[in-house]
Amino acid sequence: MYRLTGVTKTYQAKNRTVPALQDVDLTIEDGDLLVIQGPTGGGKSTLLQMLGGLDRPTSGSIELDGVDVARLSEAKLTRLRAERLGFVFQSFNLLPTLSAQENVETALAPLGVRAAERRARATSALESVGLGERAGHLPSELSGGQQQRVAIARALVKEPRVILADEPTGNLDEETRDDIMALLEGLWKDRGLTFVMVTHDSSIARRAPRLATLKKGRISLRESATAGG
Ligand SMILES: Nc1ncnc2c1ncn2[C@@H]1O[C@H](COP(=O)(O)OP(=O)(O)OP(=O)(O)O)[C@@H](O)[C@H]1O
Repeated sequence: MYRLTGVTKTYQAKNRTVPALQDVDLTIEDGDLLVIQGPTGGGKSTLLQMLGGLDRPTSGSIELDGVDVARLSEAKLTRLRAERLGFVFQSFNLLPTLSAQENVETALAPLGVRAAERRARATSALESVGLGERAGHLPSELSGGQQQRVAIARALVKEPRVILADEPTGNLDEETRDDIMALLEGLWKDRGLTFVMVTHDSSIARRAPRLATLKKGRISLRESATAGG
């Protein structure tokens, strides 16, 4: 589980100090689905970067299972990200010269997984997102929704406990958006993942068990006893 205490992040821009997060307290239990919403510039991406150990807070602590991520060395952070955190981005971030299969396998390379096992696990991850037949295709030969499925398979293949998604449907048309949301929600339910997602998609926000709103770096939380089913 995550426990954030007094997390503040300020950026230094020219002569100005930009407060991106202000005194954020937040607990995310294992298996939670937390949706983060809010106006542009509210601090959503910054919060996700803190949870992913992609950047460090200016003050405050970010504990993941009792370890303060903000105080880990760069090497330990890299290992933590590689082993335990799956990332999904709006822009898919696939390598254009690699096939879907190879893109998924890249997630296992830093973990020292042997080639045969890498292949088998990537194949199975692609099957789990409905892309088993497209494993040999390059990203340019796939639709936006299919490319996002590859990116989701790449996040899943290392069997992380946590998935962090930053507007995963932001670049997709409406119909594809619904398909990808349904896929992500299904994976969350089936695998017991901890799932934190920034999204403007109001239908998922309505269904989300927990909704955080970030405005000017300040967080407010809505918990729902009835949502999620
Ligand atoms: N690297 C940076 N340097 C300076 N300021 C930054 C940097 N990154 C973010 N900011 C500022 O921090 C604030 C929060 O940005 P953040 O990207 O977290 O917001 P957001 O809610 O994700 O916005 P959006 O919905 O537009 O993606 C904004 O005022 C932004 O301009």
